[in-house]
Amino acid sequence: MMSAASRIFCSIDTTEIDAARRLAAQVNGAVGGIKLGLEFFSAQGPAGIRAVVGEDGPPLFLDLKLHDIPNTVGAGVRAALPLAPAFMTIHSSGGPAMMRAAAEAAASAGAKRPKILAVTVLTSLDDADLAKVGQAVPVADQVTRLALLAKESGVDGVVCSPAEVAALRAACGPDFILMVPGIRPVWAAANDQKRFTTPAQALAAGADHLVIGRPITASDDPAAAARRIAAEIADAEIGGAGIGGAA
Ligand SMILES: O=C(O)c1cc(=O)[nH]c(=O)n1[C@@H]1O[C@H](COP(=O)(O)O)[C@@H](O)[C@H]1O
Repeated sequence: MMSAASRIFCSIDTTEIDAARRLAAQVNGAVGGIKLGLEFFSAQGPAGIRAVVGEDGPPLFLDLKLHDIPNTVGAGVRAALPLAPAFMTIHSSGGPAMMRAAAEAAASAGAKRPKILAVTVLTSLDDADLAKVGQAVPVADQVTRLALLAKESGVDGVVCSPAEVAALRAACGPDFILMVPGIRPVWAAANDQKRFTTPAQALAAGADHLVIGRPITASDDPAAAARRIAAEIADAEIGGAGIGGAA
């Protein structure tokens, strides 16, 4: 069974190398890995990622949310392979051929390949937002539809909100990775997240990994915040919340 801390990917959203390195060092050991995404990559590129993760750094979740024609997305994944990410994101709404191209590009790295995760419906969106972009279905139905399509298209898992975790675990089986942002301990502000739960609730529903940013990074003491979250998860496990999930 994975430790509570190892379930957490700390999302480091900043443009600054020094701030990113400082945060990565502060949370080292208190989380299972770090996520660097659009904000940091746009400012600092691959060299910045290397500067933060280093040779023996924590597992990297490279969150670029690729979405383009299949050839371009496959090439984008291949170009990122030298960074040796453990996870990478694409958008499931790019369709089956695009997802397959990403999975095939990742597979070309062999045993050290990144796991490809398809983003379903962003956790900042609700039913009203979906309706505005012409998707007049409840968020939960759209997430299940996209997750099943992602599974059929050969990717390793999805990014979804905690609200959909239980349904996706049932629909997609025990080995399909559920990476879950939209996580808020009871003591943290919601910010722009609309579909969120506590860390323990997300894990009890069947999440594999939790993506947690501002509750840790905006804290005066990020290491203490990460440890507090891990302790709350461990307490819930001891309390019999039935925390499970895939590997
Ligand atoms: O792909 C993601 O990681 C992601 C998908 C999603 O639906 N919602 C979401 O919040 N995220 C990311 O998860 C992180 C959440 O950060 P906090 O809201 O600060 O905890 C951010 O880096 C988002 O980019």
